[in-house]
Amino acid sequence: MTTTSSVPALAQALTRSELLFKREDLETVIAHIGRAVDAALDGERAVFLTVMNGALMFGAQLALAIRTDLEFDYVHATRYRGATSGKDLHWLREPSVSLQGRVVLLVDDILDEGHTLKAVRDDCLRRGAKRVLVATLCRKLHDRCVEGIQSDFNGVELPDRYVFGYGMDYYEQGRNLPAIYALKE
Ligand SMILES: O=P(O)(O)OC[C@H]1O[C@H](OP(=O)(O)OP(=O)(O)O)[C@H](O)[C@@H]1O
Ligand code: HPA
Repeated sequence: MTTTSSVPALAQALTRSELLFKREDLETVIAHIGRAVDAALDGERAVFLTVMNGALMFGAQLALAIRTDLEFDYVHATRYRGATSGKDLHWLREPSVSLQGRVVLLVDDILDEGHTLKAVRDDCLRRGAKRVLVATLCRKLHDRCVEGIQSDFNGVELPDRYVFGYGMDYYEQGRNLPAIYALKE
């Protein structure tokens, strides 16, 4: 196995990790979110705004689970930049579709401390979105989440440990693991 730098190895991390949710469980949960989003949209064509990179896998599966037609766009905002703790938010790509008067479904892999989704949600509102709904695959259970942001639709709840897989990275590795793992320490 080759890695490009001296970052901690994924294989090593997996030996000290616990499998929390496997693919089948997550697919079931995502299907339920799809139904709930359809009910909330009530036929309105929303902008499905994926927060790259982490939401890539969840976003694709959620989109396929939603029956209402959607318009797609993405943003790339990163706070962790491959590390295991977050810093300032960096915008790498802003939305290109006009959000004026639109319902936006903001899609991300994880709500952790909430800085990323709060900033992206506020940006959507500044751009004129009339309503922003937030869908996350998972959220972490702790009391460090910033005020004023929550998921309208969430798949699973996680312990307060570093997690990876299903879009989430361990030093930019492991995003395409078909399950969610948590480091044991
Ligand atoms: O709630 P927060 O504490 O803000 O953390 C959640 C954000 O962190 C991750 O993104 P990251 O910055 O790692 O970029 P990535 O999506 O490219 O992995 C994740 O995809 C969320 O967007
Ligand atoms: O625990 C995490 N794992 C991966 N990405 C993240 N972004 C915020 N928290 C996490």
